[in-house]
Amino acid sequence: MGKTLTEKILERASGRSVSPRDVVEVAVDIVAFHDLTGYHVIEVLEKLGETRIHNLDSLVIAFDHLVPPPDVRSAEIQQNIRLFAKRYNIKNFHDAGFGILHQVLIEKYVLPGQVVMAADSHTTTSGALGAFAQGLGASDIAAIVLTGKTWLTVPQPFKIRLVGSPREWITGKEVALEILRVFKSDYFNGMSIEVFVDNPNSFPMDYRVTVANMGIEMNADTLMFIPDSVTVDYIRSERGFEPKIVTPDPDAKYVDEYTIELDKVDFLVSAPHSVDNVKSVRDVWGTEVDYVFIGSCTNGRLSDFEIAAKIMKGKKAKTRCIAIPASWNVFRKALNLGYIQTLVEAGCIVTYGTCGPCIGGHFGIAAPNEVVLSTSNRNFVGRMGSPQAKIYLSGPAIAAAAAVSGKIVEPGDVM
Ligand SMILES: CC(C)[C@H](C(=O)O)[C@@H](O)C(=O)O
Ligand code: SF4
Repeated sequence: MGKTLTEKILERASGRSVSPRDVVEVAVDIVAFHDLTGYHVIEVLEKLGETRIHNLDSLVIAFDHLVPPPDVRSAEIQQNIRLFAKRYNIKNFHDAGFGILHQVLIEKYVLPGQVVMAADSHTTTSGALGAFAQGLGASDIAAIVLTGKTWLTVPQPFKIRLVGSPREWITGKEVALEILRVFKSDYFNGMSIEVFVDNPNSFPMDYRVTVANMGIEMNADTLMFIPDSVTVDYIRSERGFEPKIVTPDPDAKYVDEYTIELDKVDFLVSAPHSVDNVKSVRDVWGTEVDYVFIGSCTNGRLSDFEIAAKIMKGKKAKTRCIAIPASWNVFRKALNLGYIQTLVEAGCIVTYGTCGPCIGGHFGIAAPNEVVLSTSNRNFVGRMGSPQAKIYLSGPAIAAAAAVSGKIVEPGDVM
């Protein structure tokens, strides 16, 4: 019988044949952590008294949650990890300002068919490249740093097919929200979602990264796009070489499948206070917004800033607006293409490479009773600051339209 992508990757990584629900030990190709969880990873390593790292080349560290450090404690956490990286001569260490870990992994490290484990739930992001990627707790990650291995339960594979092409301004975020609208946020527990794109060019890499990022909001163990020409082109253009790709067999068996017709996907938002409280923009049309955030590992890529700049060009923001490209690489490209200038002239505060407001850490905390429109992935009570704030989640077009109109509207309403 044919094999799914999940089975192919986990068979290679475990060196045995696997079936859904098997518990297997797998070799991990990339293990990673950031500043906030890295602190705990290092604490566990120190408690164990271990000094040997299994494979220095496979370990990636990037600072993002506490960038730039908002207080002495955060500065100290980063200082500790910096010393750790120096002590072990960790070459894949990215200090403040390089980018959000998941973006850095996509840009520089992950390859199709790999097993990627990082101390952050949005590690599923790397599934955009066809890698089996999962978030784990800090102690599990510490164990991988030492042994190069972990154990997991083989998830049940679920197939999603994307057919046709999305309408103008409809991106990966609307597709992720469409999946959450239909299945809610607990359906995919214990499953790996494998996404097949019928016409690769209809769904560019940036869109795939957003959908994979939100795999964890669907409660999936992992969400992988079947590698295709878009995957190969992306790695060639970012890293200058052509990767080998792994794909499922044509007769692979899935527990179920679901098809999304991209041209029918609507403008959607997650209304307060859960990601699967998905509504059509028409149903919340005119809701007044105080603060717009464009960024995060969900929607901090070049196409997000291209869309925001196209919509905001020549206009002034009517809300507070904070815009944060997910990495230095994205920021630099957006700068060269004039998107940053457009956003700055519209009155946005722009910086790069930090989680900042996404997690209510710093750099733009929501006040009580404020209405926030964010392109990030979580809107539970208190996520971005005050527990009395109301957070809507959307794609970049709805966010930019809200920034220039002060309301939740469709992009066509402000063009
Ligand atoms: C702080 C970190 C552990 C957390 C995660 O795991 O996702 C954060 O990145 C988030 O988005 O809530
Ligand atoms: S940008 Fe937000 S969702 Fe992504 S890793 Fe940072 S805090 Fe988590």
